[in-house]
Amino acid sequence: MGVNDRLPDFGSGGDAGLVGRMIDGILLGAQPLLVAFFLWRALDADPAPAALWCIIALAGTAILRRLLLWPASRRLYALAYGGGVRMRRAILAHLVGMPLGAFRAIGGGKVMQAVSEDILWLENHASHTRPEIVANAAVLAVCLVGAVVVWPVTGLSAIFGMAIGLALLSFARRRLAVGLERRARSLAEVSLVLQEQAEGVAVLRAFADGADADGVFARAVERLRDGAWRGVRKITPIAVLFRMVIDLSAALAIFLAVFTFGDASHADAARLAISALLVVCATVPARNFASLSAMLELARIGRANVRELLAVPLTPTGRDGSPEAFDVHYENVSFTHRGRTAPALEDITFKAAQGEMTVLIGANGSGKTTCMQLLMRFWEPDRGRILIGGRDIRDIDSRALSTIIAPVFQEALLFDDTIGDNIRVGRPSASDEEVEAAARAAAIHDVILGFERGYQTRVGALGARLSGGERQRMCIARAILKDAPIVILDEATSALDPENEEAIQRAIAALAAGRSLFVIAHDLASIVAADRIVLLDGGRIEASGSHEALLVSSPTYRRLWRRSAEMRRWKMAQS
Ligand SMILES: Nc1ncnc2c1ncn2[C@@H]1O[C@H](COP(=O)(O)OP(=O)(O)OP(=O)(O)O)[C@@H](O)[C@H]1O
Repeated sequence: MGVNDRLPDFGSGGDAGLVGRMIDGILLGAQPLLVAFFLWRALDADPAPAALWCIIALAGTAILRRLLLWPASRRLYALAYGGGVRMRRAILAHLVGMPLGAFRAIGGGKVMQAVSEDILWLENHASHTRPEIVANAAVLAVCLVGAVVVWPVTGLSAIFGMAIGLALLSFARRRLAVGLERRARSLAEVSLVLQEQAEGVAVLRAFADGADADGVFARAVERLRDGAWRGVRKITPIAVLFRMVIDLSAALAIFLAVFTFGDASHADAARLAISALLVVCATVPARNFASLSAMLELARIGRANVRELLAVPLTPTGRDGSPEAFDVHYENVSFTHRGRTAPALEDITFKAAQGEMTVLIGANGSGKTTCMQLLMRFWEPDRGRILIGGRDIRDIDSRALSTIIAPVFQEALLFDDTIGDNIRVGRPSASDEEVEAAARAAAIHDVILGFERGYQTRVGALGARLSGGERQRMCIARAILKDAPIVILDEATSALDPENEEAIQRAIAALAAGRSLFVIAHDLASIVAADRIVLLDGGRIEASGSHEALLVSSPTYRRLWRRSAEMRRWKMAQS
């Protein structure tokens, strides 16, 4: 499927709404023609009936226009907003299927820019810019054709002059595009910095008094201003020149007509005046093309950005369904992160039997998270393979793979939605009773009932209304609800109070029951019961085995164990 097939459309060019706007333009252009016609009649006959008919005709076209405009606009806005929804959904679906590495390379700012600003310009294009172009072109055409018919010299010279102006505008589009593209890039940068700063507002307040006078955000905003200003400086002279050419072409057309008038009759003088009126009327829609071409360019940039996002290849998915067994086997897996020289993992080989608990330990940066990310196919190994139930994970359909693995990350990701719906992310079809059972098992039910609106309470952006420990238990409840045979748990590093810790341990025990559990452990005390401990050092397996076996065989493990025991004693003394 090509990129164009994936790019949702905003309705075809020949849509009824556009036809409506075209007829509206023709009627608008016909109004000066009607005035001209009745003026003409008034010269030869009794002016009173001509004036009356003129008013009736003008009122008639005005009413007809209103009657047409209403359904046409409704149709166009429905198309625009419908297209916007489809496009935003397509982007989200694509992001979900994209390798995490590719997503990070694009950057969150660009994604936010695409779903907000870029799609807004595309919606605006469908509801406003394109219909306005059609309507203005219709007015322009009617006025100029009328001018040619009434007095060819005026009409033809106006067409010639305005064509030069429009050619100039299309020639200047490249300059316009450069300025607007720079502005779009700066805007993406500003939204990324704003997001980072909004999330880290507490840090900002503590360290920079929240002002960020010379900080990253201020610099990004200044770059946006400079980019926009540079664009304006490039565009303004062209826009001014274009409007001047349009106005001058009308003036020149009238001048030429008068110049070639010779000794024609009074009737001819009236025709000339009417053609001059029509040419002046034509300058109004012609001038509008300056701002419309800027909007056209913004929509083009928006479309190109969305297309670029949708062109990122998805993680190739296998054809096999879910495996029947859930033992996990790493076979000589090596992997280096993009942009790094040292491998994050080197020749990793170990087996995690079904239903057992495997714990990964090691110093910061030793490769624990990367090891688990490879299991979820966030990245692809450079060498080696990972098997689940004897099947290479690359051969398993990506949806099937995601249903058999439930991750609980350290940064508990909650959406600004109700508590119930945040848990239901684990299994969208779950009933209220099932959500509540999962919350009970994760030792979070009582906390939820402590809120006035219980499960209907909104958690706030990123779960701001919950504590760190509560957020993590929410995520454990989500994983329990998912009921996947393989669970990955990235243990929290932050110091939890004993009560919270006890609740989390209960939640983890509920989560582990009957499942293959992988734990990225930071505190060794909780892992004594593990079936297998894998000790990583600089991306390599230094030792693996049970707690007792490692105490005997691995000096590094003994050292880590002693340090962890000291930390524990210190924490207990503190509390
Ligand atoms: N997205 C990334 N891009 C580049 N390098 C990365 C990326 N993620 C991790 N790394 C690097 O890969 C190595 C292993 O990192 P990883 O996060 O897997 O270690 P970890 O053992 O989980 O660390 P921690 O205990 O601090 O969470 C580190 O050197 C890290 O800097």
